[in-house]
Amino acid sequence: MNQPFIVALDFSSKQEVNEFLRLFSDTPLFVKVGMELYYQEGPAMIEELKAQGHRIFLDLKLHDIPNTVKQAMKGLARLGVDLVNVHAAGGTQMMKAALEGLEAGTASGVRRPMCIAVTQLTSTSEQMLRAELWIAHSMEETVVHYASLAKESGLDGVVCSAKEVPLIREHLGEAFVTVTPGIRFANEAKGDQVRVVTPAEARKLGTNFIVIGRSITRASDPYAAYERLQREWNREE
Ligand SMILES: O=C(O)c1cc(=O)[nH]c(=O)n1[C@@H]1O[C@H](COP(=O)(O)O)[C@@H](O)[C@H]1O
Repeated sequence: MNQPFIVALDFSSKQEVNEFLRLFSDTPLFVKVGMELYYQEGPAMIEELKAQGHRIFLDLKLHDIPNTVKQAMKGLARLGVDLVNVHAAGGTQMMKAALEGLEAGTASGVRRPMCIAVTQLTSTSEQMLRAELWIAHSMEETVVHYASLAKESGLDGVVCSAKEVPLIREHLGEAFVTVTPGIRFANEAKGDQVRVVTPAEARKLGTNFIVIGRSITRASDPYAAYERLQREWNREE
């Protein structure tokens, strides 16, 4: 997985997805299918994207009792996607069950999908963490703690803000994968995101993968926006 950009296909129909991908002349991308698209188009969308050669992050953020997550993951593994996720807040038993389900659902001789855990959503602020969610630790401490639980459970990595990547590296090592949404070009509106960085900052902070949605999908010229992303990522400082 050496492609560092994951494009969030946050559309509500297959038709919109195909119109968007056509702008890329059907070049294989690393795409993310989240709740908005999957709940409308279901497994057939995954089949279609796979047939077009795209790598797929199926982002359904599972968070339930261990047995339910295990059985759900068994089904998701059969779709043959590359990456899936859970909420670390579900705890270690749930995360271990997720892996068991993935292993049970993966055909023999095939590598199971990578599984990562959301530490704290990039839309959560330090203030919200304490005042609303009643988590009496800083954002950084909370993210590192949740990431440690994910690692202890055998997961491959985490979703966090790129701001937290250096700490994750320090505490959990270089091999633990970091997938970081909350990416905006300089001077772009944050919208509902809070812990935001630019593509160049994300690279400097050492993330493995960035997830980018609206900055590309809602741009007036999505292909030009993707080229800008590649330029900014590759620019030597
Ligand atoms: O798991 C995710 O992908 C995710 C976790 C998180 O903490 N924050 C976050 O924004 N995401 C997803 O990343 C994408 C970000 O989209 P944009 O804000 O449009 O770039 C959305 O599809 C979110 O569902």
